[in-house]
Amino acid sequence: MPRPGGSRWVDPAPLEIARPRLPWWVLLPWWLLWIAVPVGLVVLLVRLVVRLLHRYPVVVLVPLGLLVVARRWGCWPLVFLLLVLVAVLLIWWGLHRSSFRRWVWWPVLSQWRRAGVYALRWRTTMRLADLAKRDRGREYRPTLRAVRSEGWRDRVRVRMIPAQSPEAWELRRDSLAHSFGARSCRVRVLRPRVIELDLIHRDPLLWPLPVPVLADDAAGVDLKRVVVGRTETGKPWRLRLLGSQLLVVGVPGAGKGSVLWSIVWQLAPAIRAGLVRLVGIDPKGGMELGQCPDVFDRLIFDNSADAVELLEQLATEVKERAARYRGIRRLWARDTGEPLTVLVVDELADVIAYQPDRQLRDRAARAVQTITSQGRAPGYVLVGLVQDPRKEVIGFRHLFSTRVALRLDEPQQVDMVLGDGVRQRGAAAHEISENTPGVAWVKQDGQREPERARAFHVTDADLVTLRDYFRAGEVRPFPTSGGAEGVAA
Ligand SMILES: Nc1ncnc2c1ncn2[C@@H]1O[C@H](COP(=O)(O)OP(=O)(O)OP(=O)(O)O)[C@@H](O)[C@H]1O
Repeated sequence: MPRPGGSRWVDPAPLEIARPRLPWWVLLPWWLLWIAVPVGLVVLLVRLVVRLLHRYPVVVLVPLGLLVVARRWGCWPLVFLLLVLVAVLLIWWGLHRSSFRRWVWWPVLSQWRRAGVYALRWRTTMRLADLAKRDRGREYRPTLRAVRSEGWRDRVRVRMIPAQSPEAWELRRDSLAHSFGARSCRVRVLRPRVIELDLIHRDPLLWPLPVPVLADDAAGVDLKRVVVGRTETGKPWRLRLLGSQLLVVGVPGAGKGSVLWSIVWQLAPAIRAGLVRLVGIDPKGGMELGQCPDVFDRLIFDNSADAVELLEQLATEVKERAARYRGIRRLWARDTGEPLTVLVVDELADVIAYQPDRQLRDRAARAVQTITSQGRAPGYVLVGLVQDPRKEVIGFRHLFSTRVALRLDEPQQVDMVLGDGVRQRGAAAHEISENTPGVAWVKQDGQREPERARAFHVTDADLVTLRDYFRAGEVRPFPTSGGAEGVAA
């Protein structure tokens, strides 16, 4: 209606209330509703049963089975069956605990934790942690998928909501751990939109690992998979030596020595057989490598000109061997008739960064760079141990294809050692406890996920055994014919 004094329009029905919105199914004919409602109910029921069976098979099927037995055959057969079941489980537990845990205990625990912890607290936690979102009256909530408990950790698979990134979860790792009653939480990306939360309840690497029995036969030494300890999942911790360069970083007392001596321990038969040559530089006056000098072909106990000359000599050998292999082979193998050379430098920074003589420092850095960048194919491996991972100390960390981060002081140091983004995937080397020396986060090139592991504890008594092992058997020259058979290279 036009206003008396102007041309503007007013709302024709200012007091009109919002029309009620009827659900769409109200408009359906009644006979269709009579058919659709029972069908819908049956579908819902079937879905519920399938879901229950899928998520809680043991919890649903075992009581159901027992109920059927009780109803069909009465009480005594049920008691008998229960006794047999308990006896079988006890015998299984006694005879083979690992398979019992895997096939009985973990599935039961998984279903228990799913129902009692995750399903129960999921909705509230997602809302309060701001991981669920509301848009136009609809709530988008991350979906709780499979839950697998392995005793020390629960693996909780999650489907994220649209427009959510794994970083949003990484930022809330602590709050998720507290909400679900775990000690810590790690986030792993499985595929687009699907992540897995590792909710850790206890540390499986709490106890030191004794070294295995010293092998006698070089045939068992696999240079691509040297076992130096155990990972937190219970598998052997294997380090690739052939075709790799290894950087081990950790604060004083973090257990760098145990990683080093675990490698030497496992290589011992191959060193004694002449298939591997060990060369060492220990600028700390031999405090570390001097504990078992017999394993080394050459050993220098300072960062003087001698150490630099040794590095330069090895760099020259690398170039010379690479020139000989050119066009013939791409990677060292035992049939070359030359040993794989493993150069161990304890406190690498003393040689290439803290050396006061600038000329020596530059020469050492150049030689080390040549060995790390070109030594892979001709069979030269550098095992560098470092306390301080700052950039000015090791400007060429990227040349090390395997990086081991033992206990570190700061989160930034973890990024420096393992590379960007690895800490966000859970590799919290700065959170490793002082009480667990030898525990490390390991990142190998080509392997997306970092691994947490603990090296063998090589005690002083073990080093005496190692010395005796070498004194008893003279180190032989490289076997050019059949003697090296079986050593995996
Ligand atoms: N894998 C291990 N398991 C149990 N204890 C270990 C392990 N590794 C080292 N230790 C213990 O931790 C202590 C420090 O170890 P180690 O000397 O190897 O550390 P480090 O990092 O080499 O120190 P530094 O830089 O001062 O030489 C030692 O008492 C050792 O017995």
